[in-house]
Amino acid sequence: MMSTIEIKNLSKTFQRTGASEQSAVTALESLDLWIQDGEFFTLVGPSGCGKSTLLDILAGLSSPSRGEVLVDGAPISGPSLERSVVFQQYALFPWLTAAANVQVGLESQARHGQGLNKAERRVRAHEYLSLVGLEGVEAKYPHELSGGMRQRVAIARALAHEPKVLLMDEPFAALDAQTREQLQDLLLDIWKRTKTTIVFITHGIEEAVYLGQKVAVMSSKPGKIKEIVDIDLEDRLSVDDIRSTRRFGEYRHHIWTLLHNSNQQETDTPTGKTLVTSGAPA
Ligand SMILES: Nc1ncnc2c1ncn2[C@@H]1O[C@H](COP(=O)(O)OP(=O)(O)OP(=O)(O)O)[C@@H](O)[C@H]1O
Repeated sequence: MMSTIEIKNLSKTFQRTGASEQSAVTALESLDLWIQDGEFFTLVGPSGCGKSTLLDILAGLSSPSRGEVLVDGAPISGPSLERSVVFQQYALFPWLTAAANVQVGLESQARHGQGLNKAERRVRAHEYLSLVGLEGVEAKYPHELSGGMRQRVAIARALAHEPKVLLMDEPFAALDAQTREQLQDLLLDIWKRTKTTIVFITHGIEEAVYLGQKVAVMSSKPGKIKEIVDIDLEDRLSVDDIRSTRRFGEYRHHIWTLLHNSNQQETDTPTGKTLVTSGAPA
C-alpha cells in the first residue's frame, strides 16, 4: 500500500551566528517515520525537541538538511494546498469575514484554474462552517468571535479545499479545557467523515492518546523519535469518558514514563504488545 508520508533519515541543522563564532543546532537527527494514508498521527515531546521543525518541513515551509520527505512517493518541494496547516494562534485574516477566510484556499485553487466558481465557493464555505458547528457566522469578522470559534474557522479554512494531509501544530493549546475537549471531539468527528491524514503536535500526553491512532514520542538534543506507541482504544466518541478508563490511563502513564526517563531502554506496553521502535514498516 502507498503511504501518504515517508520520512527517511531526516536531519535538520540550524546555523547560529554568535558575536564571535558560528555554531550549529541539530534540531532533528536521522528521523524515520512512516505515516499511513488516512491515519491520525500525534507527536509529543519536550519543548525544543524539534516538533515544529518537523511540521514546518512537512508543510514545505522549511527544507531538510539531510534525508527526504515523500508524500505519495514525491518529494516535498514547497507549500501546497494538498497539505494544510493549522497553528496554535488563530492565523485568520482580520479584515476578512469568517466565510471569506474559509474561501482563501478555494480562491487560490480557482486562480490556478482548478477550482470552484464564485457561487460554488460560497456554498463550500457554508458547508465547512457548518461542519465545524459555525452555521450563521459567515458574515462575522474574527474579532467578533471567541477563541474557540476562531480556531473552528481556521480548521474549516484548512479543510475546505479538501487537502490530503492536515498538519496541526498545538492547535488547541491556547484554549480553555472545556473548549479544547469540544474541539478534540469535533476534530475526531471530521477525521472519521473525511479520512484526511492528520499529523497533530501537542504538549499534552492525554490529548495525544485521546486523538491518536499512533503517538510518536520524541526525545530532544538532538530531536529523535524515541518510540511509536500504537493506541488500541475503542472509538472515543462512542464511549463515555474514555479518559477515565484503565486502559487509557495505562497508555498515558506509559508515554509519561517515556518522556520522563530519557535513559530508559525498554518499557512494558500497557497491553503487553511489542512496541514499534521505529516508524518504518517491518
Ligand atoms: N530558525 C531557527 N534558527 C535556529 N534554531 C532554531 C530555529 N528553529 C528552531 N531552532 C532550534 O531547533 C530546536 C527545535 O525547535 P522546535 O521549535 O522545532 O522545537 P519544538 O519541539 O517545537 O518546541 P516547543 O514544544 O517549545 O514548541 C530548538 O533547539 C530550537 O531552538
